[in-house]
Amino acid sequence: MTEDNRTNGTGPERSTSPVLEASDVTREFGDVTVLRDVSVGLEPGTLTALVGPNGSGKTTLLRVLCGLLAPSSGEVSYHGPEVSRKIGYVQQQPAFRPEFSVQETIEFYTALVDAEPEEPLDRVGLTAAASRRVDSLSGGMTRLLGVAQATVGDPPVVVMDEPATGLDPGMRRRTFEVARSLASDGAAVLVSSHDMTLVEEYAEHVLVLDGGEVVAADSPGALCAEQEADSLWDGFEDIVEGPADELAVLGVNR
Ligand SMILES: Nc1ncnc2c1ncn2[C@@H]1O[C@H](COP(=O)(O)OP(=O)(O)OP(=O)(O)O)[C@@H](O)[C@H]1O
Repeated sequence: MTEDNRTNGTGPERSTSPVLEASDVTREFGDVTVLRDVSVGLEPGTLTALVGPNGSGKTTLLRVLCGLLAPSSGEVSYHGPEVSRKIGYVQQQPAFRPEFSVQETIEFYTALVDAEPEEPLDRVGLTAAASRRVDSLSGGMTRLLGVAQATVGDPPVVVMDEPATGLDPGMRRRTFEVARSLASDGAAVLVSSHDMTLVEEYAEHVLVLDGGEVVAADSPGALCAEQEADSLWDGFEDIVEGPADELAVLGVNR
């Protein structure tokens, strides 16, 4: 990809004040260390992408950042406004009450923070499916409902775990557009993804996780320049240890 058609190669000037910060976070499961001394900061108005091979610790890091998992050592601190919902989270496989309609589902979440249900559904293009039961949705639509619920109440931090996986190309792009527009509205947005093309196009900042460690963190353009790579995918292959097409199992072959 050339600099000309890269939407956010360098991004706007970055502020120096993260709204959510992990400092020296280590997380162990039994005797396996899945995250090792990870320090990251999420800044308001910035779309950050988290990339890394399968099993590199992305979901674990996202769950630690959201407070769903406690770090074994280190700490996560929130420095944003005191609002009723600080962090919206899209888990990798969102699950909702199957007998609820899409509308009832989103109303359940909007009632918790006194928000309107129309905007979150409209944002992800699910308005036309509002009367559908959750158990009649496709996997991709369920994921979009997950994205919609994560944006309810406009939390200052939105964390999405592979929101584009399993969606068709148009909808994959739409999830990144949603992430982009949330960041443009001022949120600190963190999206994990294996789609380097969309990451390169939409993210201002990229964190590369490999073997539970942050091995690179920069704008897509700077990462490509550092690696003398023509694309983020080429740069990524150079950055991560081992072949990118081989599964690294922490505690087994890593
Ligand atoms: N609860 C757990 N108990 C033991 N090991 C775990 C647990 N959760 C995750 N792991 C291990 O931690 C490592 C990282 O898993 P994680 O799901 O964070 O990776 P990931 O980068 O999100 O992978 P993917 O891209 O495949 O979704 C893996 O080796 C996984 O087996």
